Amino acid sequence: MIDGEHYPPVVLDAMRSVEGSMGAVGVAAAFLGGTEKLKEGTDYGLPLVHGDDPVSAVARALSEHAVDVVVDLSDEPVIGYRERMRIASLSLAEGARYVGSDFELRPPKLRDVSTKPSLAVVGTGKRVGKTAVSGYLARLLAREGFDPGVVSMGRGGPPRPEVIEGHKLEVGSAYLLEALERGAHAASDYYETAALSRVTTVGCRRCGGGLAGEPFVSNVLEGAGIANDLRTGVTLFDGSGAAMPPVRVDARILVAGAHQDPEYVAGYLGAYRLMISDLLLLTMSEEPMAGEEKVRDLIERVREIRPDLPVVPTVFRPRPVGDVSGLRLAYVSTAPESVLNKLARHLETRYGCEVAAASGNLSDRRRLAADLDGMPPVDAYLTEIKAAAIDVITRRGAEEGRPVLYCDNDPVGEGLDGELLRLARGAVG
Ligand SMILES: Nc1ncnc2c1ncn2[C@@H]1O[C@H](COP(=O)(O)OP(=O)(O)OP(=O)(O)O)[C@@H](O)[C@H]1O
Ligand SMILES: O=C(O)[C@@H](COP(=O)(O)O)OP(=O)(O)O
Repeated sequence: MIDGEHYPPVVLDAMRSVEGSMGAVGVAAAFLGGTEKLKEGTDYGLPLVHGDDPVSAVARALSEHAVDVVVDLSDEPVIGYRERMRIASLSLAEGARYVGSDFELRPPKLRDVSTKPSLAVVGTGKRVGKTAVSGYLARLLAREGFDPGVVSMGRGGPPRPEVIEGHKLEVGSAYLLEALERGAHAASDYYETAALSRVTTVGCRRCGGGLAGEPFVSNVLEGAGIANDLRTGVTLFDGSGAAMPPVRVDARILVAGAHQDPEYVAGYLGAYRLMISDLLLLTMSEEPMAGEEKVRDLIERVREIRPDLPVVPTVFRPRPVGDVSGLRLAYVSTAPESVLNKLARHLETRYGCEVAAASGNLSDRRRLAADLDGMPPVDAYLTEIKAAAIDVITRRGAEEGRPVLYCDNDPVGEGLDGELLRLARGAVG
């Protein structure tokens, strides 16, 4: 990446010096713009690639040349922070490193370990709905005869990958309390998916996540190997936070919250995630999380990066697993305070229960304790399987002799099933 803001002999010297120090051979120079010190007709010794703007110049260079590393010899005012993050996204998406004087970004290593058709559900942040979508996808594919297994990874996952045969076992409160007694984080995603979707899950752990989503440490590759040996037809990999399972897959579903800062979805290395995905689900696409205008604006931002990417706006609705009709319930969740009332009313009208109390503080044990202390007497607890669902809610239910029922979040969106099945069929095909 060079520009006309630098005097040509300075650029030429720098190109030689970088080639020498990196042991690299230049294949092309993307000319990003800048006129101040430009001398028309300068021979930079490499094919020059131009674009309408700095980002498109790099995009064109990457599409016209096989490149291992993009070296940034430009600077402001030709490119700024935003352009650099877009260029980083482009480089990484093409499998190239992006190197500047004081930084280096590497594409995440996505290992080719799955011997089965595979899909991944990845996200742009925590609690944007990856697990809800993975569970929904698993149930959809099970119904359609794909015979899926799920490999989950989480920041509370097991030291060695663990298999739960959700279709054979009753993963209910007794099972989860037993896991808790063994020292497990019994609300981890693989317990959640096995219990709510009744599919075979492989639980894995990860710690840390890079800008482009590579976990610092994880046992997902081992988990993927275990999934290869299961009697399943398709493997679904579920991400964690904005971190991606470090595996190559046939298709990738990106889950982003419509309520998120658009910069986190389409800017920074959100752009990279958009570039390597095959479908974008915009969850929480309703008031008060995100109104029509916000959703529209976000889709426009996404289109600037990936005009061809199918986008499905969705909303979540709670779905109890088991019969709650006629029960007076305490509903416990991680949903924001602003939507709790709406979710409670949905449970009442759709499932015939009474939600006598609701708390959205499942991931804050101190606040949760205060909420629980202030609740009126109920017949049963209805909780998501997340955060303190087992160590606090399920344990409390057992001590009080009150049943604890579990609740999933179903994504609802026009054309959702069709898009998911299209990807699954493509993967199998
Ligand atoms: N209608 C709604 N509006 C806003 N938030 C909702 C709504 N329904 C459910 N939620 C919340 O959305 C979140 C979805 O979480 P989900 O687990 O699926 O996401 P995730 O990205 O996989 O995170 P994690 O793995 O930590 O659970 C939950 O916090 C849930 O309570
Ligand atoms: O914190 C995480 O890593 C997972 C859940 O972790 P576990 O509870 O499954 O261990 O949540 P996510 O980031 O996917 O929203």
